[in-house]
Amino acid sequence: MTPGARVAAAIDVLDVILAGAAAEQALTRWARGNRFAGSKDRAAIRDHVFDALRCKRSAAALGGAETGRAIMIGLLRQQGADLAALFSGQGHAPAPLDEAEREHGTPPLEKADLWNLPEWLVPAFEISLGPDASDAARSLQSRAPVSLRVNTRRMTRDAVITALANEGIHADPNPLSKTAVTVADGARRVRASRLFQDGLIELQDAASQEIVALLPEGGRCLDYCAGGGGKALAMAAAGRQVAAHDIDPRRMQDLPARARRAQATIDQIDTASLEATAPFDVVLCDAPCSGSGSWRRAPQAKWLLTPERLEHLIRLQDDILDQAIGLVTPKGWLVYATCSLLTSENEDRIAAFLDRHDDWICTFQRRFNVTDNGDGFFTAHLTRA
Ligand SMILES: C[S@@+](CC[C@H](N)C(=O)[O-])C[C@H]1O[C@@H](n2cnc3c(N)ncnc32)[C@H](O)[C@@H]1O
Repeated sequence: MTPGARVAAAIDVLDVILAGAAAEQALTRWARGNRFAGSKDRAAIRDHVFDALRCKRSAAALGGAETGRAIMIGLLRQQGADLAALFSGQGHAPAPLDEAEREHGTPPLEKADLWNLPEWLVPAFEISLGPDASDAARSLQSRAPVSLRVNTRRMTRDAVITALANEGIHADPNPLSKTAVTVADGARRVRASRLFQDGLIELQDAASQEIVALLPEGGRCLDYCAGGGGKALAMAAAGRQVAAHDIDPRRMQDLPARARRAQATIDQIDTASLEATAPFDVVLCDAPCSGSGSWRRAPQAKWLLTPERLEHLIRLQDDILDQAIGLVTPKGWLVYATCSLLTSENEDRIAAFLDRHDDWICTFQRRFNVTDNGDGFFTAHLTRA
């Protein structure tokens, strides 16, 4: 496909997303309907679509409307691309810009446009991040680093970096976590690599890895909200005895295969059996959240979050912490984590927990901002006084 044809495809996919489809589904559907497109084409279209979603407001301002075409015009204008060459009307390229489109477009001036956030989230970012709010919002407009977790039980980080280089993947140590490397080149080759197939590396954000590295010492650990099991696998690789639970067990369906690949043992526990298997020395609650710390990876989510949805998540976070208390040994640890940047999902939840449970104390809290090394995260360690 020509660069222009890829832009035309991205416009079509964006229109489907603007009409209410999930980004991943819209991209998959486009690929199924256009089997002539190769993997490089699909990757380029995906990059256009995700770049556009990260910068939807500023791109719409620069493109003069909130349509797939206007957003792509605005995005490419923002990126300094040659619009006349891409919108040539030749072959499958989009039609040339009309006069209004050539003249249209105002530079983003409002904070919500500059920060590429829904208006109601601007004050929430300001309250949560103070002077760092602008940097955080702007960081969410660029692509996230591709980070890998080295299975350090089986291979050192240096050895993995050398072995990756032999497979054409250039990676560097990530300063955020001793188990993390960041891929500088060759990210698309990771899943097919021998190291990945043999369970010596996993795709995992570096801050997510560090949350596991920071966990208090303890014999039996429960990943209470395990999801796909990224943190459970990291705990097992750190030599911990790990059980994984999720209220929706389907979320853990890939975990047995991932654990086998990593040569790790993880017990999967369903909700009905939890009480019988408790107590645990460490219970990690990696709670459902806005995901605001990882909106670089899932940019559509920032436009779908509403104040009502955030309120619902906050109630869920409180409930999960209250449910998990009963699973912790008397001298054990309850660890809270989110990939959120918002105080209302982080420090405020810990303060509310301590208000409800005056026999508990918080011994440690850490916030990870969105940086070139990792996603935004928060964690807190709770124990009985
Ligand atoms: C942020 S995700 C977990 C991500 C995962 N820990 C990882 O590192 O890949 C939150 C998970 O919590 C689960 N969940 C929601 N409500 C829950 C509840 N009441 N008890 C346990 N798990 C719950 C969701 O199904 C979801 O998979």
